[in-house]
Amino acid sequence: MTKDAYNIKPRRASFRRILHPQTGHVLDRGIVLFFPGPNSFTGEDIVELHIHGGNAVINGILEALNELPYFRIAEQGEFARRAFDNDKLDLTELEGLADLLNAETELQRRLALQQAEGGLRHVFDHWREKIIHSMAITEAVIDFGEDENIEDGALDEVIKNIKELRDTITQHLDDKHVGEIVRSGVQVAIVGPPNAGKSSLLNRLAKREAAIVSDIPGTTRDVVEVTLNLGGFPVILSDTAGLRESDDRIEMEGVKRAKARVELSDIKICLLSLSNLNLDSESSEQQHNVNIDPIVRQVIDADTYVLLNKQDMVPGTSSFLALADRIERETGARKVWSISCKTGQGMDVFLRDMVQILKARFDQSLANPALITQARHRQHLEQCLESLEAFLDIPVQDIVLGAEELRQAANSLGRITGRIDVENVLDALFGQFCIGK
Ligand SMILES: Nc1nc2c(ncn2[C@@H]2O[C@H](COP(=O)(O)OP(=O)(O)OP(=O)(O)O)[C@@H](O)[C@H]2O)c(=O)[nH]1
Ligand SMILES: [K+]
Ligand SMILES: [Mg+2]
Repeated sequence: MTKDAYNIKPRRASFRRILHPQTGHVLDRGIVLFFPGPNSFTGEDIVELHIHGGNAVINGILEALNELPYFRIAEQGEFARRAFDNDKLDLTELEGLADLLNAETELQRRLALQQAEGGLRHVFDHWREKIIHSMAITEAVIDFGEDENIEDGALDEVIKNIKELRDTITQHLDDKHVGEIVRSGVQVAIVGPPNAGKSSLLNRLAKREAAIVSDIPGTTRDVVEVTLNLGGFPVILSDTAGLRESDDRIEMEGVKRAKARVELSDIKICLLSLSNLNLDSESSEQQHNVNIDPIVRQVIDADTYVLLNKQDMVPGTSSFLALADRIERETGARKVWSISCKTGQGMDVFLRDMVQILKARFDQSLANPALITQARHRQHLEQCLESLEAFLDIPVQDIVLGAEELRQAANSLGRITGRIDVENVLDALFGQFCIGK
């Protein structure tokens, strides 16, 4: 019997008994959905059975389906693969779908969904069409010269359009890598002198004992990473070895790794211990510098946030405020907080400010619906831009070379979306000029 006999309407949920085709046994009662191609996920006819989740029901139904000719279990990712082959999804949408399955935070989900729904595809396809259009005109000029079939100044128009596109793509690439950072997590590194409480801070934020804490300076050697969700932002927080000169080869290797991690990170947090800073009134006079070891001072710059830890060990806050002010002035650090990893003092304010800092840095760019999320996109876009620049540098008499650059530019975009098809050029060409006369 065909599906019509069961009165299953396309895209409508039908509640049915599900029977074994040979034995006629009732296997389950569930929802049957039919999506006729091409308006389905893969573009092919698709039937979905929504059944109860027990092993016996699932196995029974799989066994029954197995009786059908041509039936087999799908391979991993096969539906997405078919959707791609049937042009239902492009490469960026597939990537978005994969990211959606892996999204850990609200922002990652938003970004992935945007991409899965064609945010990037629309933009890149649109740019590629523009290039192909320009290429078609250029090729027509090459083949036929600027005769009566081709508008006067057609090439000037091409140059104008390519210049515009070059500017648009340049702007698009100037995104501070926000999409890539949010997709893979914001790298935040904790650095500072030994025993400042760096590992204690990491553990407190991670809410588990991820790193070893002890009163022995030089405890941490390897970089210890945890992932956090800070106000929807995925953060990869790293604890590092305390910075100091030492004769211990292993400790110095740790210091080297700490410095390398700081270089890589998007946000630096330098943790200092209030119990080691000269808080008393004599030494806090202006002529003395705050006693921060030069090896630590080196890593503090205008992008560094300073945390003064062990606030529980110093009385009052007035001396702290003056100190924070001096550290900001002396080191150029961006902002200074005081906290206690032991009592949790000051932690709320610090975390609230951190979320604001992340927002200030990323929120605006995240509003862009076509944010680049992978190095692959960036690489091809940069190549595309190079080809457009090359086209614009080529003198008009070398138009044949120019056309080749446009072809390269279109291919670079095609590589992002996974559809390099130069035959399109011919279609565009025939569509626009009456060459066939
Ligand atoms: N009183 C007090 N002690 C703290 C605080 N934070 C950390 N400590 C103590 O300071 C000592 C060093 O802490 P760690 O977290 O191991 O310091 P670290 O910066 O990771 O040290 P290294 O890995 O050796 O560089 C430990 O004995 C902690 O218990 C704090 O806020 N107040
Ligand atoms: K320690
Ligand atoms: Mg440590």
